[in-house]
Amino acid sequence: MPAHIIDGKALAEKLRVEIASDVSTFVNETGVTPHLAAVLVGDDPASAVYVRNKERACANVGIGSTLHRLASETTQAELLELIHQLNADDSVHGILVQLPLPAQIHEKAVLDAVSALKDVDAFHPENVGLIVQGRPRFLPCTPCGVQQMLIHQGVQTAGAHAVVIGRSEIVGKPLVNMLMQKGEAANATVTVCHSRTRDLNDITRQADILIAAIGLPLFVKADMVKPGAAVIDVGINRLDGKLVGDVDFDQVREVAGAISPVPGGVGPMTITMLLRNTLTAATLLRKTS
Ligand SMILES: NC(=O)C1=CN([C@@H]2O[C@H](COP(=O)(O)OP(=O)(O)OC[C@H]3O[C@@H](n4cnc5c(N)ncnc54)[C@H](OP(=O)(O)O)[C@@H]3O)[C@@H](O)[C@H]2O)C=CC1
Ligand SMILES: Nc1nc(=O)c2c([nH]1)NC[C@@H]1CN(c3ccc(C(=O)N[C@@H](CCC(=O)O)C(=O)O)cc3)C=[N+]21
Ligand SMILES: [Mg+2]
Repeated sequence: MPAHIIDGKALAEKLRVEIASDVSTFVNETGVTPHLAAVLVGDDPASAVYVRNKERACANVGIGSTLHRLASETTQAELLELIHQLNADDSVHGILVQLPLPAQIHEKAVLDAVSALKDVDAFHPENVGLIVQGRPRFLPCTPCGVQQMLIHQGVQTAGAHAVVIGRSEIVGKPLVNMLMQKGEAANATVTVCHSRTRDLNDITRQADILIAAIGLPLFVKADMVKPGAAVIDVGINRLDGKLVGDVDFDQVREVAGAISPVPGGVGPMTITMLLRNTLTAATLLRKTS
């Protein structure tokens, strides 16, 4: 029997109705419209998709947004100058710097410069520390979106073996941390795999929950998946002009118990969590000002 398809798009839409209502309550109570500033340097294809979709998503739930589009030759000093301006701007509640940044820019230096209270991606060391300690301020957008999909699909994470392929600061590392915490959509036994992992297939075949965040189109094949496993595909790749994930959907769906598609899976959930975090940031800034 082919796998159940986990419809991230439908779940994202449903959650956005609640967020729109919370935004409207916030605006009525405070007279302030939550506002997200996004910074895009250069032209990464996955970032382009993200930018396009999130601008529209913000508008649909009543969140303001501004996109700062900078040339790929932008210097680190120029980028830092913009971040400082956004930090100081009281009308901006959330700041998102699109990754990857061009090679001449030191990513950590830029991400550290974003005010921890406006850090809707949860990249700031203080926010990462809070996540690791199990008391998050902002929930990392993609990992949290993945957790929501597991909850919605009724996938038991407690005691399950979750295998994450990828250890990036944006997806793999925070997700691994969240899955091992106590609490909902967590309590899993977690294995982290990466490019130096030996015998990858032997490990992935043990996964009750397999999450691919690699950035290689159609990398996960049917023989890497345990029959009945839940497979979550985080990848956003362009292949022959089409958007595809890190999982070979057509063959893995014949083996898995449940699988998320690309497009229509994790991507829309990431945006939904970003909307939620922007509202959280607006709420926090009012409390601290
Ligand atoms: N849907 C969404 O909302 C989002 C999607 N994405 C997409 O997810 C994918 C991953 O993104 P991101 O985490 O930023 O990517 P990175 O390139 O930062 O990290 C990729 C990870 O995969 C590992 N890896 C690479 N090759 C292999 C291999 N052959 N076997 C095992 N592991 C391997 C790397 O290992 P090592 O550490 O050793 O290099 C690394 O840890 C991309 O397609 C990206 O576009 C990203 C963010 C959000
Ligand atoms: N600081 C930072 N934070 C990020 O979260 C971040 C980033 N940088 N850089 C780029 C990646 C990629 N990413 C996507 C999010 C949603 C879709 C998305 O909406 N996907 C739709 C696309 C639908 C379509 O337009 O075809 C889907 O998968 O259904 C895609 C990609 C976030 N990223
Ligand atoms: Mg770089």
